[in-house]
Amino acid sequence: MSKTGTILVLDDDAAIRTVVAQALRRDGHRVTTTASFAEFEVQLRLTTPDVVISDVILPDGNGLDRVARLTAEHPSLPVIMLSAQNTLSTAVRATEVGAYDYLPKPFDLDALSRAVQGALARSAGGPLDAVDGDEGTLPLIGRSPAMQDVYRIIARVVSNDLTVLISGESGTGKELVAQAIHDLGPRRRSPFVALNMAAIPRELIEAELFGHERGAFTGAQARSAGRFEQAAGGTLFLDEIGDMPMEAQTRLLRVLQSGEFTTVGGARTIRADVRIVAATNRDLAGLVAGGQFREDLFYRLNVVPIALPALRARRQDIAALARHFLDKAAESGLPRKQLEPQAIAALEHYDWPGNVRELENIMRRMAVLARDERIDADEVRAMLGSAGAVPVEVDPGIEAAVRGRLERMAREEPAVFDDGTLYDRIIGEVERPLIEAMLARHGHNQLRAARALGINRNTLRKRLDTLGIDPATGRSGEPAAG
Ligand SMILES: Nc1ncnc2c1ncn2[C@@H]1O[C@H](COP(=O)(O)OP(=O)(O)OP(=O)(O)O)[C@@H](O)[C@H]1O
Repeated sequence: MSKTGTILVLDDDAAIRTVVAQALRRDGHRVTTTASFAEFEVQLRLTTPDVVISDVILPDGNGLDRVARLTAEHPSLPVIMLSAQNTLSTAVRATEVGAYDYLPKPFDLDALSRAVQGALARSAGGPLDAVDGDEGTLPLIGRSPAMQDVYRIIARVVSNDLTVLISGESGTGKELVAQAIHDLGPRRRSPFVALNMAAIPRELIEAELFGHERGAFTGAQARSAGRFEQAAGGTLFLDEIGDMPMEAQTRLLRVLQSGEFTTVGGARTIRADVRIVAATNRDLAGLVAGGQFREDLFYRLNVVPIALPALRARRQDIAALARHFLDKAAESGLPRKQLEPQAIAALEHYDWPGNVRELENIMRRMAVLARDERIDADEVRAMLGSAGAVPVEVDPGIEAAVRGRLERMAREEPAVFDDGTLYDRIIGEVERPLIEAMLARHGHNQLRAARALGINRNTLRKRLDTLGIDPATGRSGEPAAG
């Protein structure tokens, strides 16, 4: 049977108060709603709530500050925060000030109901210690629902030492998430040490991880500390864990079980004081099924799984990420560039097989290569190559016309199929009426016609020249040679 209790709700949005109160009353709770801090303070003296639900931004103050005071005064009172500012920073700040849970708006009523159940059942847990840095310094960009799920998990794990396994395609930000978990938690003053299993020879992995004694193997001329020792007190990030050889897996498992390790060729045991965050872009469960990864190690690592979505599964984040990377480029001394709305649309159309890393590289190249301060869609498409082109649905009328034209050519001018001009001829035949129509529509203003076509003005000028279209009249003369 689920527990019921007294819930005090603080939100300035009347609709949210009503919906939340109705849902919680349906669950059998007693609910009081308030719209401001002033009201909330009064209610707090009248009722002793079992759970508080509070919005972050309120007309008479910041909910996070108030919650910080509330949890200091009543450490065992669970507070659930609601926020429309769906950044990692808000999720972390909410946890930091001692909030029991954090729900990004819009939220699901079932999720709220579960959070209230959890809050009622909870045993008191202390808040995190303070974190340096503010919103601007947090590294993860993107407010898509998929990333908010990620932020909520991060916020929950920063204060403990649970092992985290981050999965996601290459370039989705796995290392950045590992670094954020380290930077926001109590180990942040100790080192963050990364080791990529795919980047070092297999036979050296154990010595790299655990260190080795002098003479442990050919070439080991001096004692060397391994990554476990280097990361003491901090976080050890094991990247591409799926590429770890079997023997090293067995050794790692023993360390995770016993909390101790021995160096290669050494007899001494050393306590392993590290938080482990592992990452993989391979299907680790599949590797387990195929016998290439130890099942027991998989379960040891997969205590808190974080699945990072591919960039194409969170296209809402592309604009913010692109602007962020242009800002970063400008800060590093490259020319400052801005994206036209159509350019952003073109970025959003693309599938980003290389994920955020690919977007970062493209934006850096744009900062270096784009001609003007404002980047247009044409430049974006040119940079992305044909893969970045707008998906084309062929109109059956056009398809039939092109086929018919090819059949006529085959009958009447068969030489065209051998002289290497076919592509330009057919494209020109489609392009000419298109450009002429756009020029006419825009009163022969080339800039506006170019914009409507989604091409650069200089490109349009070149095409007019090549196709022999008179820009003033929009009519064709003789095509220019070449
Ligand atoms: N949400 C994000 N906000 C800002 N920058 C990001 C974000 N995600 C990724 N990046 C940037 O994209 C690049 C690739 O990220 P990262 O190296 O963390 O990916 P990865 O998943 O670990 O890649 P791989 O699997 O190839 O090692 C980095 O420069 C990182 O700073």
